[in-house]
Amino acid sequence: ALYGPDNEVFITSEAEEVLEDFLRSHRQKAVSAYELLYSDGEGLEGDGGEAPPGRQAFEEQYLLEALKRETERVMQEKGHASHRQGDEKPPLPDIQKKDAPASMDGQVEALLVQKRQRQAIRERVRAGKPLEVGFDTAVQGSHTAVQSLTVPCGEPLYQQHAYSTVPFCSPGAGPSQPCSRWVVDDLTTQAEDAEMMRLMDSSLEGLFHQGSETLLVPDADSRARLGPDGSQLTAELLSRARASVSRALNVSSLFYSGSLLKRMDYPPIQGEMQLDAEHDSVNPHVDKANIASYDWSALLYFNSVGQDFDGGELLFHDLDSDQLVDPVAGRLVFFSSGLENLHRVRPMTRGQRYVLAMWFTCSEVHAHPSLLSSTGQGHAQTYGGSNSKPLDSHSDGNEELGERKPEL
Ligand SMILES: O=C(O)CCC(=O)C(=O)O
Ligand SMILES: [Fe+2]
Repeated sequence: ALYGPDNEVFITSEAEEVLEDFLRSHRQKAVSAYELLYSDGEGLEGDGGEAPPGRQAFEEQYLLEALKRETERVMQEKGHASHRQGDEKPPLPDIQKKDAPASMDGQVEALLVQKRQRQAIRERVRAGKPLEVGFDTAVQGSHTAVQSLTVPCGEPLYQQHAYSTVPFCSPGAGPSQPCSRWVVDDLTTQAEDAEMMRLMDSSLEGLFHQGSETLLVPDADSRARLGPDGSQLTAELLSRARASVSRALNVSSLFYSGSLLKRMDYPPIQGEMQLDAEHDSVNPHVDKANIASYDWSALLYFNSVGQDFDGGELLFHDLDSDQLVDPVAGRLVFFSSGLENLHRVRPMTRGQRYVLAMWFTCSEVHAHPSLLSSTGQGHAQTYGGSNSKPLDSHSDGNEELGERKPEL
């Protein structure tokens, strides 16, 4: 036991044991965290140019942080106010996103994911790679068959903390569900495309722009903007897209995880509603690196490259080549959300580009509660309602302040 200045028992031997156990197990965790993050000899930027922090300093900081958290937890449990100083710098950069776990293990995992994404960008995004045109160009009304391409899965991004795979549905979960890219043409009619573009123009009116992008999350909070007919059409298209993805993948339970109505303008709209004229809306990224529960990403286009706008193609960055997919009115493009599908939008050079972006998850507990659908596996109606708070970064600020940029 430890004794205080007046020989009183300061820490009982029992408490001492608890403390020692805590330190022992967290020292172990600090060692694994360091291994996980830095065993490749690169800092978190993953560019080989930045050295990892010193092992001992990292481990000490990790342990200190763990102790502080535990103390905080116990104090709060006993009803004491927070002791934590607001300006303390945590040893791990804070990641606050939908599905980002608060635990230290979870944050380590999230940091590793960001590092993997940066490394993939460095490996695969470079000038002079051969460009392949993926998928045949459809002629609207031709009812082209579903086209698909299996791609080797990237290394799994989340091992345990943020999100784990769901058999048969998650990309790469068993041989039954390969990682892949798909194109389904003619999902919409020309009348629906025209109506969606009209609807987007009116409902995006008065929202902020970020570079060429103007965004609206079609969830319960945006019903007023979209109006009853607009909400209904959007819900119908969300549901049709989800049905199409489910059918193609042969998966019966696929849940909405997020969605965005997005218009891109070239040149970007200027004026007081422009938040960031320099905003880069075409940066390469991995959807799942940003939101862990995204398993499948889908894009439904309402107008066509080469006719209504130039540039703005969807581009997948593979190791030795890039694959180009043309946005075509009525075309649904979907793909597994992991590292195998690093992608971007090519810079636009003319016109306006309209798309409904959607993300699906295989996990019911990660389902988005408030997308417009009333047919979503029973959960949308149950959770919906004006006080159900959107869960993810895609869902903030539809109203007066306009849309915030999603972290994609
Ligand atoms: O607009 C597109 O075609 C792709 C957008 C995208 O990649 C995203 O929002 O994650
Ligand atoms: Fe994306």
